[in-house]
Amino acid sequence: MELFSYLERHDYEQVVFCHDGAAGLKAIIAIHDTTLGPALGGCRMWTYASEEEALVDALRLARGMTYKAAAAGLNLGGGKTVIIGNPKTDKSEALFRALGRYIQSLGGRYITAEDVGTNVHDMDLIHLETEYVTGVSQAYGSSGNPSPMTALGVFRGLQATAKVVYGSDDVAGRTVAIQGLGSVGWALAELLHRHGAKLVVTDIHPDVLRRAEAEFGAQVVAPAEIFSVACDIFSPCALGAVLNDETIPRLRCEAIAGSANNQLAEDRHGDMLHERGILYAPDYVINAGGLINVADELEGYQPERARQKVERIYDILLNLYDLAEREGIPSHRAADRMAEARIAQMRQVRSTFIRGERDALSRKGDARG
Ligand SMILES: NC(=O)C1=CN([C@@H]2O[C@H](COP(=O)(O)OP(=O)(O)OC[C@H]3O[C@@H](n4cnc5c(N)ncnc54)[C@H](O)[C@@H]3O)[C@@H](O)[C@H]2O)C=CC1
Ligand SMILES: O=C(O)CCC(=O)C(=O)O
Repeated sequence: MELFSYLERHDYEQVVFCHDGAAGLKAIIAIHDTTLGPALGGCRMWTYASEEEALVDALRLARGMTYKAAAAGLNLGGGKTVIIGNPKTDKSEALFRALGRYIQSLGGRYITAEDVGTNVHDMDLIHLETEYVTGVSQAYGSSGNPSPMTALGVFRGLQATAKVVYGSDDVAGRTVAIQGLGSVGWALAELLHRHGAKLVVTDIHPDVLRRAEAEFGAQVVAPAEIFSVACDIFSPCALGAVLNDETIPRLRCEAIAGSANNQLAEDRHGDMLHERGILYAPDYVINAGGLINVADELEGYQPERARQKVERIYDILLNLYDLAEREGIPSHRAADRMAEARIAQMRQVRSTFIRGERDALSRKGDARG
């Protein structure tokens, strides 16, 4: 991979390779853009097939966070960490504390949180070395696990999507097919069930499927079948790149609204969905609930205020669909346009000089004295 060409193509600011032999740490912190504020994004731990795969994941996820924060109206930039390792066998106190020291060394340019493969306990270990971590234990006045808020945001976004497709945001009687009943997928299934939706579900773990059958009366299908299930709304809540050349022709839904990051394998797959008349809720807009929740910690966490901000995903998506309609463009392109416009405007606003600590004229006096 030509690293600098890649960084140039999408205008990345910084990539930090973190190595600590004694702690067994191999991690990459990618900072995409800090125009709006410090880069905030989770820390993923995964058994990557190669170092290049880990680097590309960090870079793609970091860029997604820039767009997620911008579209959600947050004053944050985009960044992400990936740790190369098996989250089941390779975790240790030393590993997370070593990472915490690297994060501290960035002086607040990057703030971390949970992601796939990490949890609140891991964040607590990072917290021993740095303040620049969110989603630590609630005992520290933190917001804890972000997944329920992510699920709430996806639920509200799904309702907004239903409103555009069916003229009503009532999900009662609608069939929603959920891929992945993990932290977010399960909480989303609970909300949908409570509001009267019919569920079709899949996962690679049979026990969670049995529970969904028992608790929600959900219809269970095999993982490979979820794409061709006849449903109103398909909700990808597992992996990235699930909307691709192979799966899109098989879809039998009218809309897509799920939590997974980087759902489109490539941008052109959003165009394919548009051509097929399937309304796509852009992933980084609908799944911003977790980010909005952890970001509230930066102002002193207030759960009710955070919840109200997460609820706004409903209106943000309605505005986005309206923009797409007016401009005659697919929703994923409207989302990019909305996020990029905000970053460009704020870059302009911030270019006005305001005296900072280091520009103080009084320093002249200090030098004389
Ligand atoms: N947890 C959060 O607050 C946020 C999560 N996301 C994204 O949402 C997605 C889900 O996140 P979590 O629920 O936290 O992760 P998780 O790891 O708790 O759940 C993922 C679920 O998907 C299942 N799964 C994996 N491969 C599958 C396959 N091929 N077919 C069917 N099911 C499969 C897993 O068994 C697991 O139950 C991820 O893409 C994550 O990046 C995005 C924003 C915030
Ligand atoms: O939800 C989190 O833990 C932080 C935000 C994030 O990394 C994400 O939205 O992917």
